[in-house]
Amino acid sequence: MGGKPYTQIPIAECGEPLVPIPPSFVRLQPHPYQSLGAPYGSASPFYLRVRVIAALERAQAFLEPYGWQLAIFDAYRPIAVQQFMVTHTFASLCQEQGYDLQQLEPAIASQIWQQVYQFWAVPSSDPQQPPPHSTGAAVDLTLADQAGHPLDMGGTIDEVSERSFPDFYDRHPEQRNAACFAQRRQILYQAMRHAGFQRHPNEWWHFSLGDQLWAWQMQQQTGQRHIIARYGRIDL
Ligand SMILES: C[C@@H](N)C(=O)N[C@H](C)C(=O)O
Ligand SMILES: [Zn+2]
Repeated sequence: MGGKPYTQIPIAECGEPLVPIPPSFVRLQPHPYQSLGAPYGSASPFYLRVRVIAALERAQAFLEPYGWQLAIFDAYRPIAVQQFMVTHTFASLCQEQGYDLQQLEPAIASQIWQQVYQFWAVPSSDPQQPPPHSTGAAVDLTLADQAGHPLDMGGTIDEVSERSFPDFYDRHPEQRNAACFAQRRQILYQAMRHAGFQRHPNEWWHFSLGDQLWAWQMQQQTGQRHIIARYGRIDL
């Protein structure tokens, strides 16, 4: 299930440390994957690389005039957690769609895997193809008000649905509150782009800076083929 074009981008690991996200940032807790029993060991999902945190500070400052702030859903993810969540998502989709995991026809299984990998990266242990969150350079987040309450963005983080596509409400103005949700997603995007991040093409909440997906998107947007990833997989 590999083959996403960004996984071909070279990585020149810069060696920057993975450090805790400062407590000044709102964290959405309890952490959803820890609550499911994902195998973090001694690692924390609220860690990122140093310059990624510096960029998050810039995005946070951009939001001040709106009276909003960032709320962190998830950041660093060991490969074992990526594997756990991919397996969990597959099993959940089977259950939601009424299929028995033990008696799944190959064609149905392959259809459901496609849905999973539309939103989740492959938990590859190949150092040349790390899942984005295992580099400490990717973060899933949303907007919150001044009190730290998350805003309604017209869909929940990790939803395996059309609503997760960033431009869903621009394409569906007939949906209730479409203009509001489209605008909130746009402001979140602007704040993160202002700080240097790129957004995942299928997820309004996933941003990264300096990983392979970021470098691939930078190359696509600027035509500058020398842009490569500076963060590879980092294990704690
Ligand atoms: C699904 C979401 N939580 C996520 O992080 N997706 C990206 C693509 C990933 O798995 O790296
Ligand atoms: Zn993500």
